Amino acid sequence: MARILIIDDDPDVLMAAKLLLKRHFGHVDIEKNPERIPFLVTNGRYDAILLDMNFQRDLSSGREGFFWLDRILDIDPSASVVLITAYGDVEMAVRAMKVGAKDFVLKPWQNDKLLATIRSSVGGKEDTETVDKSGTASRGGRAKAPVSGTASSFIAQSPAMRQVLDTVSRVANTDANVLILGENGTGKDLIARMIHEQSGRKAAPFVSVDVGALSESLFESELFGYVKGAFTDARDDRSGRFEEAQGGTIFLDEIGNITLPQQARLLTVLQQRQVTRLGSNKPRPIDVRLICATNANLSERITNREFRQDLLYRINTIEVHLPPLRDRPDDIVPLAEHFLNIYRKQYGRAVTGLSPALVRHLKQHRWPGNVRELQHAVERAVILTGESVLEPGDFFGGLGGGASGLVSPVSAATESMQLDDMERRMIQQAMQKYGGNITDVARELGLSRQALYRRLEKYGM
Ligand SMILES: Nc1ncnc2c1ncn2[C@@H]1O[C@H](COP(=O)(O)OP(=O)(O)OP(=O)(O)O)[C@@H](O)[C@H]1O
Repeated sequence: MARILIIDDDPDVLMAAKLLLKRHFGHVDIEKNPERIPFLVTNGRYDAILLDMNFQRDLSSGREGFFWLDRILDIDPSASVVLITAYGDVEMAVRAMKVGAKDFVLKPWQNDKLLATIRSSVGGKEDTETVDKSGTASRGGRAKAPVSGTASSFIAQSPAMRQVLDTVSRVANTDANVLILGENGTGKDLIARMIHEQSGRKAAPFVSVDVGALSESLFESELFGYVKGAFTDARDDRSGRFEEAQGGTIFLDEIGNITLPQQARLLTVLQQRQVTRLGSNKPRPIDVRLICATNANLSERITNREFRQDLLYRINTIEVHLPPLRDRPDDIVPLAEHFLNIYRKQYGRAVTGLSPALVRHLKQHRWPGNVRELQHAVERAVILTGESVLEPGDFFGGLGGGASGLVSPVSAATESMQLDDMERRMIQQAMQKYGGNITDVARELGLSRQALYRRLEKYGM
C-alpha cells in the first residue's frame, strides 16, 4: 500500500486529486498549508509527494515551490516529489527535476497521466500491502539511510556499549517500557529499533514520532487521531500514531521536550491504555509497547517542575544510557571504518582505509555531534578525497592539528561551515577541470547528477 501526500493551496485541487488517487493507492493525505511540510515529511513516511509549484502568494515564479522542494529533499533526500504546475513552462519543470524532483504534471491534469506518473514514482507500491522487511516504518518511511538498525550493523566495541546491547537483548522480549537517554546522535533511534526487532512484536509496526516537534495543537490529533469535523480541516476520520502502532512499538523521541499539558494527556492514555480520537467519545483500546528517548536531563526538569514525576515512572521501567562518543573511544575507529565501508560502496570510491595519523586524530576529537557527526564527516571525506587512504586533512581540513597533532575542539557549526567551504572549492576545481560538464564533474566527485545540481544551487554556482 502506497502513502501519498498532496500539498496544494487550492482545496478543489486537493479534493479532486485525493478522490482519484485514493481509489488506486492506499493512503492519501492532503495539506493546504505548505508550512506543515517539514512536519508531515518527517513523520508521514510517504512514497510520493505531489507538490504545487505555484502557491497563491507567489503565483507564477514557482519560487515557493522550489523552496519547499528543497526543504523536502533536505529532510528526506530519497523523497519522490512530483510537481504540479498550472504555469507549465517546461523550463521550470526541467529545472525542478535537475534539483531533485522526480517528475511533474501540468494542471489541469489528465487522470491517466497523473496516475501513471504517481505509479512510477511510488515504485509499484499500488494497491498491495508491502511491509518493510524489518516491519518498521520510520519518520522518513522507506529505508533512506544506508545504515540500518539491525544488530549486525550496530557497532559496539566499547565495554559501555556492550553492556547496552546486553540490556537490550534482555529487555527486548518483555513488554517493559524503555527510556533511552543520551546526547544527540548517540544512537537512541537505532537502539529503539533494535529493541523492536528483537521483540515478539517485530512483525507489527514500529512507529516513530518526534513528539518534541509537535505543536500544542497538533500533538493530540497526530498521536491520538481525529474524526471528521473535529476541527476545520478535519475532512475525514484519521487514526493517530498510537493506533497505527497497534500490536507493535511506538517510539516517542524527544519526550523531555513536551509541555506539561501534553504530558498530562499522554499520561492518561498510558494509564488507561486506550485512545480517544479528537472529536469522538469512543475510546479505543491500544496494545503498544512504549519506548521513549530524550537528550534532556529529566531529573533536573522534574526539580524545575517542567516534567512530571509520575510520567517518568510510567516510561522508565528500564533505562538505557548511551554514553557520548568521546567517552567510548574504543568505538570511534570501528565506527569510522563501518561508515567508510558503506559510503565507499555508495559513492563508488576506491578508498581503502584510514591512515595511522587520521586514527590518532579521530580518537582525540571530541565529537560533540557524536556518531552522527562522525558519520557525516566520513561521508564528506569519502566524497572529497582524491587518495585511497583517508588523511586528517580529509576530515579536519586545516582545523586544529598543531605541532602536537591534537585536533582542537571546534563547534559543530564552525566545522560544518569549513566543510561547506571545502566542498565548494572541490566543486569549483572539478567544474574548471571538466569545463562545466556536469556528468564528468559528478563522476569525479562521486555524486549523482541530482546531488551535484543541488550543491550548485546551494552554493549559487
Ligand atoms: N553504534 C552504532 N553503530 C552504527 N551506526 C550508528 C551507531 N550509533 C549511531 N549510529 C548511526 O548514527 C546516526 C545517529 O544515530 P541516531 O539517529 O540513532 O541517534 P539519536 O541519538 O537518536 O539522535 P537524536 O537525539 O539527534 O535523535 C544514525 O545514522 C545511526 O544509524
